[in-house]
Amino acid sequence: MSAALIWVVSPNSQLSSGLSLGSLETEEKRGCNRLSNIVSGKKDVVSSVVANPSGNLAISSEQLVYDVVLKQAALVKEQMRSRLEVEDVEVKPDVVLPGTLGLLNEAYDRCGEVCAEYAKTFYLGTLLMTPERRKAIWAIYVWCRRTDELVDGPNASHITPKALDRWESRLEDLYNGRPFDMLDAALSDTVSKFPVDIQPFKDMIDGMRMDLRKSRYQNFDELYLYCYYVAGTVGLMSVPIMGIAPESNAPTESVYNAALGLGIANQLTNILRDVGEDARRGRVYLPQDELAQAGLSDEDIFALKVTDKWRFFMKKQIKRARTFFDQAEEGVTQLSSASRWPVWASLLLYRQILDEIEANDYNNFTKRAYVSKPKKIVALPIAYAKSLVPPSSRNLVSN
Ligand SMILES: CC(C)=CCC/C(C)=C/CC/C(C)=C/CC/C(C)=C/[C@@H]1[C@@H](COP(=O)(O)OP(=O)(O)O)[C@]1(C)CC/C=C(\C)CC/C=C(\C)CCC=C(C)C
Ligand SMILES: [Mn+2]
Repeated sequence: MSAALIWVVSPNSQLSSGLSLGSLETEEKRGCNRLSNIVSGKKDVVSSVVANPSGNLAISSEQLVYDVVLKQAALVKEQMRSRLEVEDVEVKPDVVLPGTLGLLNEAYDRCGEVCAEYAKTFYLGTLLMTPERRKAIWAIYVWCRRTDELVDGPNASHITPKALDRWESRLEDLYNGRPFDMLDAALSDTVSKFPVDIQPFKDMIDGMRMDLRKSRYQNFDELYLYCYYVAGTVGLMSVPIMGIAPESNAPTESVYNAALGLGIANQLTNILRDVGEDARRGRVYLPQDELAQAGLSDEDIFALKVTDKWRFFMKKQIKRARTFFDQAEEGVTQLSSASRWPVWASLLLYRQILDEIEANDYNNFTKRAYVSKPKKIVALPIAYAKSLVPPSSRNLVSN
């Protein structure tokens, strides 16, 4: 990872605006796991109750996460309705303090620059979106990138759970209209304009907490939860910005579910692409029980050798990642027309990484699968053509 975002974690480092970030270590507050809060309120789940190894009944991660999907969909419907009612009565102009609009524009421009630097193709796609949506997506992108940098960036070895607690307090502050720096100010403005709930943001921080304390996943259920935290959340944050097409008949929750699917698919793909890189950091994200069923262990992964057992195992993992891309596909069509292209582009390009792993004969130990520039160039008009397809009248499956 480049050092360009060192300021994210470096205490007292200066931003280009001249604002100090301050120390991430200063405030003590233990984060609680919001998903486990949901479990305590859950009474009617039958099909997703699974027995854990000690024989206790537990609710599957998929069910827990689906509850978040339902909550997000209900919230956005509710907020849209109340906004419409308010707009019927009066149209309030934004209250802008003298001089702040310029600063805010500068903050959004900086978000755009970060986005262009780290995710060029995606940045180009956002240029097709309406200016308000584009700026909002940049602000979310930057917050996600900074959050990931905390645990994966150059200062990651200094990051403690306390630092993540401090980052979470900053998130709460910006949601309450008290941003800490200019990039937070952009997100603060975004969440005041779009019905974006704080939960997916908090859950992403929980994912980073999980990454700090855990380096093995016993089964797919555990991995699914991790993937939701660090990537499914991005889908849930993005839908209220991308907007659902006015002509879509799909239930809101089905669109959220598709967005969640795209996040999960992307993260599973990330994991499959980075097996060798992660192993060198002592991390194995692949489900331990599935490795064992295939006659494989951590030692086989650390040996970095492609064997027939490995190929067989990888085929199954790739197949599963593709099912999540399939789940996402129908949802993209339901998004507002100008938002469809960047999402299609990201879906097609990310999914191709799986093809590249196959083309590398499953050597994801020492060869990094990537989509070549010519292949990217071919994918973009295909994504554009797909984005022209309007929502069909056929309803999406919710779960
Ligand atoms: C209905 C429907 C399908 C709607 C679309 C919803 C949508 C836009 C979903 C986007 C899904 C998406 C792009 C998820 C990101 C997944 C991802 C790559 C997560 C990465 C996590 C950590 O992984 P790891 O550390 O293992 O990997 P690296 O080695 O660090 O790569 C992340 C890095 C978390 C941080 C995520 C971001 C920086 C991406 C944020 C992206 C957006 C806010 C924009 C999303 C919009 C589009 C159009 C793609
Ligand atoms: Mn990362």
